[in-house]
Amino acid sequence: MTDTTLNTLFDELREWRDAGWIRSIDLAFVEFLQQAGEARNEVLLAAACASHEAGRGHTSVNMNALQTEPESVLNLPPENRYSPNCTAPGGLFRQFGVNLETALTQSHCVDVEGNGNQPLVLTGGKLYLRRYWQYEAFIERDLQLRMSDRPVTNDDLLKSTLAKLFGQAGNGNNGDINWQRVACANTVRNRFSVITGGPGTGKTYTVVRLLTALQHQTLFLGLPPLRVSLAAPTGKAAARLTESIESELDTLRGDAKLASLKDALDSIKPEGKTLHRLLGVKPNSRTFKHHADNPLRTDVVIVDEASMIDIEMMTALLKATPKQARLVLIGDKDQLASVEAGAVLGNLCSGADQGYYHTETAQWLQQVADIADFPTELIDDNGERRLQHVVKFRKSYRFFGPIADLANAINRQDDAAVQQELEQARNADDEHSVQLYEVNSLDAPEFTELVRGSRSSPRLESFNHFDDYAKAVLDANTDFQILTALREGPWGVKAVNQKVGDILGVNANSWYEGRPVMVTKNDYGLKLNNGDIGIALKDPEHGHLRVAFPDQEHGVRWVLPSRLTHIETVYAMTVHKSQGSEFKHTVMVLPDHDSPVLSKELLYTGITRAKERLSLVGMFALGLNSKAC
Ligand SMILES: Nc1ncnc2c1ncn2[C@@H]1O[C@H](COP(=O)(O)OP(=O)(O)OP(=O)(O)O)[C@@H](O)[C@H]1O
Repeated sequence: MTDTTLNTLFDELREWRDAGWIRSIDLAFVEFLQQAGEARNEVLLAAACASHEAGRGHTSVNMNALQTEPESVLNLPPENRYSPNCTAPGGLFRQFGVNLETALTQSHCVDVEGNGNQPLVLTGGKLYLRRYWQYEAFIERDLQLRMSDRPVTNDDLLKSTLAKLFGQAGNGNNGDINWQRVACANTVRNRFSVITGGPGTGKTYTVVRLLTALQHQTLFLGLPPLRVSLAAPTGKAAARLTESIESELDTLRGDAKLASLKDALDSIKPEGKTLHRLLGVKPNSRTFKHHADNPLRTDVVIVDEASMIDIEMMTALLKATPKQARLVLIGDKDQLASVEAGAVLGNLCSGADQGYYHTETAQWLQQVADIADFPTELIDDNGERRLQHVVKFRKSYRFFGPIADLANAINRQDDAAVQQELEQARNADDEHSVQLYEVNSLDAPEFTELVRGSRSSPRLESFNHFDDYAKAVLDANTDFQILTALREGPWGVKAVNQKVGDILGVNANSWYEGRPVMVTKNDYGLKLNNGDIGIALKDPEHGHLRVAFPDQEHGVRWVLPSRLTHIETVYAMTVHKSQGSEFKHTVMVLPDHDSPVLSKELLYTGITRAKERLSLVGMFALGLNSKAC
């Protein structure tokens, strides 16, 4: 390998950086390796790819796939960033013509045993940045420990509590298994568990019953109530969790049949926090107040919307959660993973559709959850231990009809069913909950009409207090939301916000009354979280603009625009940013070309944000079809 080719590689990587293919940090990492004495092009390029992948949410990169199909593995060139100055990665790897894995094992920058301190780790054919490998290894060890022993439970008491809470026996009237009851039993039995299910499958409904069953076990022994920590990755999701639990608790407390569980029900305090707040984030730092040496003082930690937890946050959560506590993750495994690295929930639930329960697990669940017949197709004595801790909900109580059918068809990658749903929507009247706007540009009058016709706002004169009006405006803002698959380009979030601003006759990037904004970075001083949405309003009494944000305690909190440094106008947001939220009418803008970004998880997540109505805008058929194939 000559210096000339090494220079050429760095020239090439600089071109990649300038064209936005890789980040400056990816290039800096490779320069660091070179300064540390690594001179082989193939090792340096593989390192650049591992760093680039970490930036795209992947903790490692598979060496075989990198050599055989680098463009699709790396998504290079990225969306709308073709550059005549850049050679695609396949071209570079072909030039080197060596086996990557062999080259990496010979590098002093690569650790193949996992017990050194090199910046890269190669294991199982995958190349990791050491930090991510350490997180993965820690999570694996920690969970194995949590799964290796169980809290003491009174199975007879649990069985009778579940019978009271769920009424019907484990197999419902139509023979369906009551998976909610099964999940409660399994979660009481274990120190670590996962409950996964799509929209409206009753995850929150189950949390309240689970807490009741747990508290009843404890109070029955004459012990003080368990200390419970409820959390979610975003402020919005935490607020939604609190509200749903409060309302479900009211129902249960008012149910005369549950009088014997009154003490357990009364001991539940629904107070959801963001994970950052629960762990005690230290401003401008990656560390938390609570960690292995100062764990949370809690007996049960329940985290909702767990699909948004990245590998670094999961590590922090496990470090802060006492080993004796119960840790329960709840979420929809089919949703997009976090934008940060690591699909924690997806990986934990991999295989959950097929169960893989051991006979012992199935027999215990059958007995305690009172199931007549545990489905034999879900039993496999060779199933992984982690799957004994996972329960998947298989029935929705709220999410039906064309929106759900389309989401499920995409999730199953069933092209024929996707086509059928699209065809039905194409031929349906205005009442159909899925509407198609097949336009080849957002300049199309149909898009203008959709935007103008769907935005409504409460009338100020209907309210006695300005705060009540502001609260109503904030609530109405969730009635209609545009989502985009992409950030850049004519179908990306920036262009759509600009376009909606034009349609409404405002400059979307300036301050004006009615401007909806999303916070893009946590601001601990202002107590605002990344993803919080506010609206600029002018109180006639003060006469100046202030931004109203929802507030759990006071309904509304006011912030001056000048204090908001990290915000974006949010007529449209990316599907990634929409996770954990639902909107009555969701508009999904899809590009006119297929893109690796249009994964089935992204389409499923976007579509399942729609509570009552879904409008698909763009030349979406192409994108939807190719994902469903
Ligand atoms: N077993 C059940 N019997 C009757 N109603 C139920 C049952 N399970 C859930 N529901 C109802 O279905 C609706 C959706 O339940 P819930 O909000 O708990 O679902 P979820 O999985 O948390 O939904 P999402 O993920 O969309 O927030 C609620 O109105 C709830 O009361």
